[in-house]
Amino acid sequence: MYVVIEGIDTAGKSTQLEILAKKYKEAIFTKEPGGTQIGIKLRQMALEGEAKSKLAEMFLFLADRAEHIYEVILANKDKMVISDRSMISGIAYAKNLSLQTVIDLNLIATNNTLPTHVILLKLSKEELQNRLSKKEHDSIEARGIDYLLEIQNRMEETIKKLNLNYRFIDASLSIEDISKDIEDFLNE
Ligand SMILES: Nc1ncnc2c1ncn2[C@@H]1O[C@H](COP(=O)(O)OP(=O)(O)O)[C@@H](O)[C@H]1O
Ligand SMILES: Cc1cn([C@H]2C[C@H](O)[C@@H](COP(=O)(O)OP(=O)(O)O)O2)c(=O)[nH]c1=O
Repeated sequence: MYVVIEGIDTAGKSTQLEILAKKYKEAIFTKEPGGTQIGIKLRQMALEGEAKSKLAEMFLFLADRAEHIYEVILANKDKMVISDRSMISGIAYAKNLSLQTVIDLNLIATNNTLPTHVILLKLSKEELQNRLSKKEHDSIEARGIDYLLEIQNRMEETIKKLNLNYRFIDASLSIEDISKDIEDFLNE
């Protein structure tokens, strides 16, 4: 079982992952970017905005993803793996290229490995504004509210286009209601 928690920045992914870690003690918890040794370096390069080229930035995330799939996902095929972000973020955030082109690049990076369960936490504009106002931004988050909402739409489109097994959840529900909905989905 390869479960991914998706959503734009501040959607509540870390909050839900903490709860999942208590419920699924046998599961392997991982993340993109930064789920491997090389990934830690690639994450730093990508998030500190060192790349001047958007294409170079995307390839940093793709390199991270290729290593992560190989070292963590494929190496633990028979276990439950729960990941903070995935190729869905990779496709959605690389919005300078067409959706189909980025999907193709990501399928190369992941060796066509797709998540078995996708949870997308969806924020309204008001709630996103409210949460971002309380937080320090990295260089990607600093790109703004409309930018992030566009990414959220691309996430939704990507999930549908790839025909994945998904659950979309309103991220402004209570933490407990969201966690219950996630558990129901994983137990289906
Ligand atoms: N369901 C929720 N309702 C209200 N606030 C939430 C909820 N889930 C998370 N938060 C708060 O929103 C902020 C971002 O949550 P976080 O889990 O760090 O998001 P992400 O990992 O997706 O960036 C944190 O301050 C967190 O406490
Ligand atoms: C996985 C991935 C993330 N990102 C972005 C989304 C986030 O803004 C950032 C890192 O995500 P994240 O680790 O969720 O950040 P934090 O722990 O600080 O909340 O990288 C991409 O642009 N492309 C990608 O392929």
